[in-house]
Amino acid sequence: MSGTSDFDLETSNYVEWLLANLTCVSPKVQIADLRSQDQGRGVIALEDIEEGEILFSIPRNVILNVETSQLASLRDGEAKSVLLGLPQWEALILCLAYELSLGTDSRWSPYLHVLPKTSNTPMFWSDEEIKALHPSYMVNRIGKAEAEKMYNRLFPAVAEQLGTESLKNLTIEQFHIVASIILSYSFDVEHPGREDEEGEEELDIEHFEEVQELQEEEEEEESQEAEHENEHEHEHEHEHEHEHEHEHDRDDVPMDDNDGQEPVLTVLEDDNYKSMVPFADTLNANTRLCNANLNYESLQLVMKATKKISKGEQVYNTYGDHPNSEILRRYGYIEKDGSKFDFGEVALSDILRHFSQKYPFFTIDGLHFAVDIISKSHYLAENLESEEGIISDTYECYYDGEVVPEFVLLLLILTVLSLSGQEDQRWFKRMIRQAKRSGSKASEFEKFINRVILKCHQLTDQDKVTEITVENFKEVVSARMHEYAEFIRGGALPYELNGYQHSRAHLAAEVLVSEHRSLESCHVKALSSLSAIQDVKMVKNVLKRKMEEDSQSSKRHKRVKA
Ligand SMILES: C[S@@+](CC[C@H](N)C(=O)[O-])C[C@H]1O[C@@H](n2cnc3c(N)ncnc32)[C@H](O)[C@@H]1O
Repeated sequence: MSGTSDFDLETSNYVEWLLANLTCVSPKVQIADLRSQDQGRGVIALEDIEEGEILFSIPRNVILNVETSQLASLRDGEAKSVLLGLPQWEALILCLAYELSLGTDSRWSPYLHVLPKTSNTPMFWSDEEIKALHPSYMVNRIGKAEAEKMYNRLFPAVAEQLGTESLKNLTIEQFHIVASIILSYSFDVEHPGREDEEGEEELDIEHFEEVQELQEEEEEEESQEAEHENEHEHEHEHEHEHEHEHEHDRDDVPMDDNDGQEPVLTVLEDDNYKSMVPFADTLNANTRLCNANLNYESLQLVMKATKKISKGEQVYNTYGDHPNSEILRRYGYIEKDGSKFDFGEVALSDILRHFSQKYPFFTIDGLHFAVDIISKSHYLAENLESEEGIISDTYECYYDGEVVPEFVLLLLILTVLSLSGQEDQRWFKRMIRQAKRSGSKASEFEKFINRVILKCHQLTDQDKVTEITVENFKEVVSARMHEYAEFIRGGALPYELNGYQHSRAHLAAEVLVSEHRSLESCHVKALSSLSAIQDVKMVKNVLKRKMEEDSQSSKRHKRVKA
């Protein structure tokens, strides 16, 4: 039998199975062979479809997850408690691997047959092929080592606890395929009727007092300033919420390099079931052409058109607000004209390198010290929307010219610290030396940094930064852009090379072009949505205390001399 007829036969068996198991399938949609466009199967409209029309409905008992998998019923149902105690990923990997091992005995057999048997995601690339992704930071998120750790955790020990012989011999290669299917096909389906049990977050008294002290100190100072400096702006009166429309949610990233920092929820603790949803997962996706989405009802999941779909058009879902790098990492393809959500990244190490080179008195050691203090800032923990603070490994710069607010605030803080240090380098270096010696005791450096954090946060809260922060931003982003190869910077990919267009090198190059042009767009816009005040004003403000103390001690010094 030829490959083509296998493909067609699998499709028709799958369609038959769908018609027998789904509650409704609109006669206006059909599964199509889109391999000529490198899209596998997809769904197309046979007739015009109106916005809001139902395309198909999937009863909850047809989706595959811990609730419905035959694996859960092993050992008289004991296996289910083992599965419920596992993280979502691990539980669904085991359920899907088990159903696949059952072959035609699985109730999902015709569906399982149309799932991919190979993957083009970087998880399956050779080291040489991965090199083509340099200098993208996505290479740190491929997660091969984490997947291998997961495999060793599950097999054979957990498989034995579940009471299944067939899973005990699952090879690492088979495991990678099952995991990649889940990465690119699964949905997080909320439990119908699970209560939201989250209580109010308790306020940490010790931290609360520290933050209050800082704010009181600030208020006192501001009232004094109001008396003396009428022109001074009252920065913290503005309660403007800093919003960013590109909330990049990485919570559901599987096998991510979590380093055990965040607790991973078990299926029982989570509000969702990670699930395989037949037919919903036959829809391809496009960040710009999305015209359908899945609605979660108590008894069924309903796919509806979100806009008019004309006869012959493809029905596209959305897989999330992902840039090309993440689309490649999870799904093994790229959007040729760039994803709507493309971004390039600047690493914390890029930022620190820039500051240590431009302001040599602010040594890498000192910068790491500062970063550590910023990451532990109670003020930021209490006042930022994100609980994660502003220190992260990388910062996103989006194609529309926006950057994550954490990046802006960090640059502003480091700029103000550097310029303050420039005013009195001996004092600055002494503070760093003392901080190193003081261990866990609050040092002068720590106090000063906390003051700078507060002032800088008040400024960014009003959508303001300083002029030199903008300059530093442009320099950091420009240095990052220069890490990309010249042909990527030019944006012209060598399409004329035979076979290049479909090669992994081509996918990698498309990701790099997406990242580079996002960085470029941010570089050109250069934080233009923010207004920039003069640095001297900000530095004077943060150094006010120090200057007062300096002048008092010099008066004392003069008196002693006299
Ligand atoms: C949820 S499945 C969609 C159905 C899939 N095409 C199939 O044949 O089973 C996700 C996979 O479809 C492919 N895909 C989805 N959208 C695509 C697109 N816009 N371009 C190319 N491939 C796409 C990728 O291989 C991805 O991993």
